[in-house]
Amino acid sequence: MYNILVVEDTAVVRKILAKLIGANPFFRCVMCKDLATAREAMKQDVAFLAAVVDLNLPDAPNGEVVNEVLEKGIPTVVLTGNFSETLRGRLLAEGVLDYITKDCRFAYNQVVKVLDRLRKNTQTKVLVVDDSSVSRNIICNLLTKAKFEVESVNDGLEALQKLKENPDIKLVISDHHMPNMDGCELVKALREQPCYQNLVFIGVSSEGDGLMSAKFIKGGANDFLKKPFHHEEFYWRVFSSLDSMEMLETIQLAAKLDSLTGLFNRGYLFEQGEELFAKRDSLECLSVCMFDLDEFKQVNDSLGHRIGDELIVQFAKLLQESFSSDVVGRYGGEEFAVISARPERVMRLSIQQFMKSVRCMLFTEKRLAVTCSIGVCMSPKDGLMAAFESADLQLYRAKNGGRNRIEPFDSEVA
Ligand SMILES: Nc1nc2c(ncn2[C@@H]2O[C@H](COP(=O)(O)OP(=O)(O)OP(=O)(O)O)[C@@H](O)[C@H]2O)c(=O)[nH]1
Repeated sequence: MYNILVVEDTAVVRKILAKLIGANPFFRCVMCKDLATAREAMKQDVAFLAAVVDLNLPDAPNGEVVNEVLEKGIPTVVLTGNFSETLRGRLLAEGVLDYITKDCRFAYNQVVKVLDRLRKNTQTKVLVVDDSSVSRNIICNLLTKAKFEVESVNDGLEALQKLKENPDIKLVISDHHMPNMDGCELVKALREQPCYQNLVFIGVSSEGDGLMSAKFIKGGANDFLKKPFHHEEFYWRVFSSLDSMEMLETIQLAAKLDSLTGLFNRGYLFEQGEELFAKRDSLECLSVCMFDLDEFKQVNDSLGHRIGDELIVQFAKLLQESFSSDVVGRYGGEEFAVISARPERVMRLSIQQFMKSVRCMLFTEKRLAVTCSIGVCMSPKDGLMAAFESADLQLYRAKNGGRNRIEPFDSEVA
């Protein structure tokens, strides 16, 4: 939970902010109506992610609150009815993160957007690449103030090493002119590797005649900044590049998942399966299992598709929990698949345990007792597709054998 300090004397504005900021499950608002209450709040043992402050308070009519909040190292967003270009410039230069005027309802959404960006920044690692310690420190300080986790190195070669050691770095901000490997060479080297396709890369250089920015962007950079830059421009270029990448990642993830159950969809299941099969020489074992709910059509026909959907979702959840270390996906309809690299004996026990859980559980709000049939292919000799065909054949045998069976295990026992 992140605490947000709100200093605002108008009750209705406080109410709007409490509602909008409070709608974010990660935020808790600490509301203050004047500077005196804000001072009290800052004296408490509470860490604030950020502050949203009004400039005109009953006991501080000239924006005195800003310096007091900034002095405590709290990122500050000014929300004011007073639009003055000079004041805006002065406050931004003093280190205010954003200056938003209450001139329309979107202003409040903008406040929430900035706060959420700061929250995400706390979990975002950034690498600054620059051989000039002055320039490196300026960029690192700006990033630290915006709550990023910051690493820094001197040149492109060091950057490659640092990225290898820290695969969780999401953003690189790199100068161009550096010894060993320059910024443009660095971005090109990174984009040649599939694992760095989603890394956000922003080039910076004092050479900003257009050719340099083109060189960076053509090499694969997401954006370019000419030095010296205003810190507001810096922040918003960084924030908007990260926002775009997060949006792309959300779309990429959605393309891999089944929208009803959240399990891998069929396409991604095969992709993950092929990756496991490609490593089969180094794996102790491989198995493919198919799971199919029995007489599922009857559930739809008698209780409706909503209950049918609920059953599929709950069955998928149980499957995911039971095979949490394996690749689990929805094969289609009421059919699911698990691809595992666990030892045969362990996997066999897991499948049998899962079957017991299904038999014990009552599904959906209708408390339905259901069964499923399972087809297993252990240690396949050929590729993934052949393994799926073999598991499917076993599933067919389980259905023909009366359903509620695991094949070939149940035939082996008999
Ligand atoms: N509610 C719901 N139904 C689905 C979904 N996908 C497929 N179905 C239905 O699932 C039913 C599958 O029926 P069948 O293939 O006859 O299988 P079954 O009734 O389970 O019979 P057996 O597999 O032989 O035990 C069909 O009626 C499909 O319309 C879904 O996402 N939601």
